[in-house]
Amino acid sequence: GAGSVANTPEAGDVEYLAPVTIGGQTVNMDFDSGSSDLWVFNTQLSLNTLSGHMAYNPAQSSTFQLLPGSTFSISYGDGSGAAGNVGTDTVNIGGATVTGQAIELATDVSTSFVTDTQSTGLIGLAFSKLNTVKPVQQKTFFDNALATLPEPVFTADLRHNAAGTYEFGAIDSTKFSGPLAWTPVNTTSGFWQFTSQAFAVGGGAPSTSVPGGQAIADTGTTLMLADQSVVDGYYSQVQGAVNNATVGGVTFPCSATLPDLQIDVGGTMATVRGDDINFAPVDQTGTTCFGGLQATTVQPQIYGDIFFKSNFVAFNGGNNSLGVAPH
Ligand SMILES: CC1CCN(C(=N)N)CC1
Ligand SMILES: CC1CCN(C(=N)N)CC1
Repeated sequence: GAGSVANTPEAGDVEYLAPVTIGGQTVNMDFDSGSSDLWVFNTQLSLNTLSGHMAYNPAQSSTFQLLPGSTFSISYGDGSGAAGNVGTDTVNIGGATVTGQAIELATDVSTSFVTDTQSTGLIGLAFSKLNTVKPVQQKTFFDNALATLPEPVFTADLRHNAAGTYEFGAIDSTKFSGPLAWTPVNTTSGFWQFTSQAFAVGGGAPSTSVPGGQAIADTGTTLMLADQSVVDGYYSQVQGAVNNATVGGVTFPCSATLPDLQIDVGGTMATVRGDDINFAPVDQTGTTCFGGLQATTVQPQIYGDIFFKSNFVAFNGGNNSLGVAPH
């Protein structure tokens, strides 16, 4: 059946965690539509590494089975990563259940995961072709669930500093306004990738020639990383916006009024609210603020949580499409 869980932003909306029950043990995990491994903090890790974390204990699960000889190793865009061995267990997310799900048991995790004590690991929701388990690649939870879900979908409802929802198997139309705008997904990269080749600022004239013109929908990235042409076009309309090499991106006075950004999603313009683009102060006095829209020099563009805070997104694994609507 369908499954629905509340998600909760960490401080500053840095990442969004939701409960996952593995072999009867419920832990909070980071749902990441930009990767395809389900890995957890577990009792193999040292007590120092585990300090402050929840952990999965396979020995306490009557349904755990080791996958002998299987290993995983994953590194993320920010240089963080994890590696370890692999087993299977039953995974239940708000009622949506998969038996025999690959559970990747970290024996090594990078520092940023150790210090992020609220997160017990990641649940990857991109395409299984990106899964890192060897010698036999494993499937994501969503891939395994597809055949038994009422509808072959999961949805992301992320909010600024407030609880939202991840749902599997149904689209709750009370969570967004107007019709969902659907766009085909190109699965070649293994990401939820779509065409995005235009933008407009504050309702102004659209620019329709964004280089590369591709983007991915990525719940596991905090910000919205767009082509330099989008970033320059947007912040040219923000008084006092500067590229601040010291902090590593565009900043502006926290008092600035930020225009909305309209951005192309497969031919439909989606809106990212200006106040969602004011991400966080960089100083104690709250004078200078860091932009939620920043530049990426690589393709595809990465539309992360900043985009999701203004847009409800449905991921359709039945026909490989994305549905987007304001919320
Ligand atoms: C393309 C990159 C986007 C950020 N990542 C992620 N959410 N796991 C890594 C891949
Ligand atoms: C995909 C992302 C998840 C969160 N990350 C982290 N805690 N270091 C970065 C990678």
